[in-house]
Amino acid sequence: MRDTTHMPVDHPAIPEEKIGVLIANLGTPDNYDYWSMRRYLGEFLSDQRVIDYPKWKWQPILQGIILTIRPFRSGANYKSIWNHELGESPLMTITKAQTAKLRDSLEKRFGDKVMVDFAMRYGNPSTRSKVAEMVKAGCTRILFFPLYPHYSGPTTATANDQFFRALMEETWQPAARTVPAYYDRESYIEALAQSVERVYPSEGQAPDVLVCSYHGVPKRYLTQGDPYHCQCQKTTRLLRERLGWEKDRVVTTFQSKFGPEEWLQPYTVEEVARLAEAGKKRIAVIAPAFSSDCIETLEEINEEIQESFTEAGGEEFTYLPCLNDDDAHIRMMTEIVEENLAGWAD
Ligand SMILES: C=CC1=C(C)c2cc3[nH]c(cc4nc(cc5[nH]c(cc1n2)c(C)c5CCC(=O)O)C(CCC(=O)O)=C4C)c(C)c3C=C
Ligand SMILES: [Fe+2]
Ligand SMILES: [Fe+2]
Repeated sequence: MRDTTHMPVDHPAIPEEKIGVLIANLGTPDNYDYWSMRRYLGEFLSDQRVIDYPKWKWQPILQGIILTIRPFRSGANYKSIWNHELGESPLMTITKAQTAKLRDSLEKRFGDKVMVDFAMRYGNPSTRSKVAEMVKAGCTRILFFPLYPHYSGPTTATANDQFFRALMEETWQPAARTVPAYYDRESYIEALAQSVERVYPSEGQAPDVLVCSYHGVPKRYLTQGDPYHCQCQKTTRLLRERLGWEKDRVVTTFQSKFGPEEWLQPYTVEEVARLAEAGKKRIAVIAPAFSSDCIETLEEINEEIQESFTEAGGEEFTYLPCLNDDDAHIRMMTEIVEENLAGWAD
């Protein structure tokens, strides 16, 4: 409780002190029309944490060629997965559901002392607007939680950068913490394993191969020191060990290659074709780096990658949905928040 006895009449109103928990995800276009797509892709692909070419070299290519063509192609892909009922993309619908469930879960423990919301790195709602709202509502401490299990420059680091930029604008800056990557946390691996076991309750029913398909990054980022590649490999190993499946039954691949550079390999789209040609006719694909289903899982995996598998002779392709708002995922998020609020909220 604040001491307000000294306050002169024109003193600004000071709300009750709170702790903010701000979930951060990548962001998504407001709509799938050309200009909405161009705005979203323009902001995303201008970020030097995502594409690190010098601005003088990259911006003419981006503004002149890529943003003229790609918004049409990506817009059509978004249209095919759009949540027309709510007028938003699946990533948005799922992020809202995750936030609402996390809020309920944290309310049970902390009451209204904790304020829970989400922000996006690109597009809306912006990180800056949500930090400003939290500060205005009385948050003197903010826990910023990038919802990416694996650390990477193009995801975790740029989300944090944007959070720190938002803090630069506040007169009364809150104390701040950021949540680290959780790719090897037991409750995360458990949530993934349960999502596999819901479809394949025993190894006898399991597919020939479980493909763990992670979003790719340029291979150069790995050689420059980004730990993403190693963290992905470890998630696959821990998931396989938890499931108790044979070594060659669970593989790691990387998807969503962009541009002419080499990205992390093997590429999912090629690997599923190789598997089919090698006689692995029943496969399942899981995408552990995505905390919610989005264009890259619903469209790319379930359409493009599935097509590559069946065209190469594959027979049964099962896509296992992301953790989304599964109870086990919300439990994991609650556990991570509680741990990172130590000393703040107890
Ligand atoms: C061009 C470089 C890109 C890098 C590097 C990259 C890394 C990266 N991305 C995610 C998670 C997501 N990416 C999503 C969409 C998406 N990603 C790129 C490009 C790079 N990503 C583009 C151009 C797009 C837009 C879609 C398209 O035009 O094809 C999404 C989905 C957003 C949605 O609205 O559904 C997610 C999530 C990770 C985890 C990652 C590196 C670790
Ligand atoms: Fe991406
Ligand atoms: Fe590695």
